[in-house]
Amino acid sequence: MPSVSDESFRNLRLRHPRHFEFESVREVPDSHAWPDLHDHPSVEPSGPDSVPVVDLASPDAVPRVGRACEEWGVFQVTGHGVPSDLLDRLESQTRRLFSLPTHQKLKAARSPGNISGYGLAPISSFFSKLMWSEGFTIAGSPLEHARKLWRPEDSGEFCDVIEEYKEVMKELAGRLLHLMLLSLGLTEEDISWAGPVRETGDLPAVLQLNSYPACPEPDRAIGLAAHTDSSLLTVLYQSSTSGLQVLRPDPARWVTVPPLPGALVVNVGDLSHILSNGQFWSVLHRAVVNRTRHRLSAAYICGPPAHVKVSPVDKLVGPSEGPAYRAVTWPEYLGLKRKLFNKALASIKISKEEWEGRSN
Ligand SMILES: C=C1C[C@]23C[C@@]1(O)CC[C@H]2[C@@]12CCC[C@@](C)(C(=O)O1)[C@H]2[C@@H]3C(=O)O
Ligand SMILES: O=C(O)CCC(=O)C(=O)O
Ligand SMILES: [Fe+2]
Repeated sequence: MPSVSDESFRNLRLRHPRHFEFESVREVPDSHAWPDLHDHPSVEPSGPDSVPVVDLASPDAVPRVGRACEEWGVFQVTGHGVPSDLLDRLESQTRRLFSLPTHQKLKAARSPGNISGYGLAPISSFFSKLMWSEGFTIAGSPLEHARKLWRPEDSGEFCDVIEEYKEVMKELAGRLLHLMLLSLGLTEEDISWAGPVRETGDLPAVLQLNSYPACPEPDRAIGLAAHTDSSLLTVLYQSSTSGLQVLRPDPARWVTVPPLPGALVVNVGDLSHILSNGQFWSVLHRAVVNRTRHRLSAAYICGPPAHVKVSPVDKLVGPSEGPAYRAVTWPEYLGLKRKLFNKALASIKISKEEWEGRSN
């Protein structure tokens, strides 16, 4: 994919309006037409091309989670205990948010240097073409955003649902992380910050709401370009329209992750890849768009407490091989991602020669 410098991105922004009315166009304009979308074939899920589904209530949840994280870097969970009416209310409030007129949504636009707010996906700055989507990032309380969008009497329901969803996700993300660590044969003593986090249930997180309007020429546009998540793990709710695809190797192909009623998708993030010394795989994924259906998703992106240095756990590092990655905090890693995008992980890789040089 073409990548652009800050300067040419500023020019791009000047050439193309920052926000455009997706619903009003009959064809994909040049600003949103991506040249290399069909570098690999897209395949529908079937047989070995089906993303694993793990029932968290089953007795073999730990090995299944472990296998999915190693072999796929993504899985769907059922038996998670998240009430289906909460998922319905989240979807309907997300729909209500994105249905607001553009000028209204822009009142809560993400300002430069900020994580939170309405706008293009932060990774947009790496591409010369625009994506067929809008996003809303909520870090912290939803109230500061809601009061820019609605009158006080109209914002309560949005805030209540987001707060409730974040509480439930915090608990689920903690549980999933615990299962992932157990599957690696780790206990809380092996990771100094994991014990306190389990007690307080306090994994910091960001909630990313995504909207992918119907697109008249879905083969020419992309909803969200291929990326890995800069998290420990991401729990994704997707509405009933499919769009999420993950890259599988040998031969390279994009496999669809179908929306299963009541299931949630879990992506292994880059920080779990680091922590597991590369045993878990942070999956490259993207969102494609649909000709007739508007799609929504909500990604609960969680990482370790800000001060924690994440590094390969000693127990997982073979005596002769050394750690494969340098230690980073979550904020440091997000900074690398903002600068280097999909090369962030490679930028902290320790080569074998470097390790041998250091240990001699
Ligand atoms: C904490 C973060 C992860 C994220 C960048 C962000 O600062 C807030 C939004 C996140 C998101 C969601 C859509 C895809 C993604 C790559 C992006 O552009 O913004 C992720 C970022 C990430 O995981 O690196
Ligand atoms: O909408 C989707 O299916 C993917 C969203 C995603 O990858 C993200 O928000 O990081
Ligand atoms: Fe993602």
